[in-house]
Amino acid sequence: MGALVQVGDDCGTGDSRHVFEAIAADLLEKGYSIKPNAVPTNLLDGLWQQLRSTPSHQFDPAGVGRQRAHMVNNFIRSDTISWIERETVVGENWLNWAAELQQYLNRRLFLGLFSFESHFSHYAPGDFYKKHLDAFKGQSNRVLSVVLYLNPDWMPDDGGELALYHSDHSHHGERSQNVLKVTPNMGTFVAFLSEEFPHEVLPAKRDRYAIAGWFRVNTTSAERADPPN
Ligand SMILES: O=C(O)CCC(=O)C(=O)O
Ligand SMILES: [Fe+2]
Repeated sequence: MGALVQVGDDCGTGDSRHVFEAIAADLLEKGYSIKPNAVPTNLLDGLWQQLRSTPSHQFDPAGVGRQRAHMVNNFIRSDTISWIERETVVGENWLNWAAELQQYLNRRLFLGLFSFESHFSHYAPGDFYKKHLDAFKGQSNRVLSVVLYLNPDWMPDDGGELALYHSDHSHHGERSQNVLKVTPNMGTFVAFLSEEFPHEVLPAKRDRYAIAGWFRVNTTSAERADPPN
């Protein structure tokens, strides 16, 4: 053996297709997707290295920073963030991977996703992000939220889960609210429709790292033009 040559998979091109399809199928069926190993290992390692080498003074209090977060409601959070740009090879690879996911979801689900933005986030022990929506209907062009966790060796009692609230329709037509708790394990990737799923970051006992990102649709009009990011 040994003759197998992998071509151009630095950022997951090629072998990410089955993962993209699984995410698309989940979104279609449930509106959210949770995948433990969605991102190629070399990309995940690169993101982890970059995160570790980013000094804490390059993390800004969330919602203050560069005003790109564009949160749409009162919310309470205590994390700090650092936006991911194409300036580094890793940033470039991550944004390319997101662009491929965007293209796949657009073809498969006709979502019309137009741009993507994302940042590293750091929740120090005890930090939280209270229950919120990333977008409200008609008020924002954020349509799909994603989170990628970067915490090796997370223990069950470390806390820091993402609580994702979703309503179920019972046989009798009543709606009930269920909560799904996602452990922020290294490499776990979550995607959900921004307007549909209230969610919350529970406090953790140790430092908790993640990437949070949003795909937007284009709402260009005569009065307002969205940059393609
Ligand atoms: O880190 C997480 O689990 C989610 C973060 C979040 O909800 C956000 O940044 O809007
Ligand atoms: Fe959020």
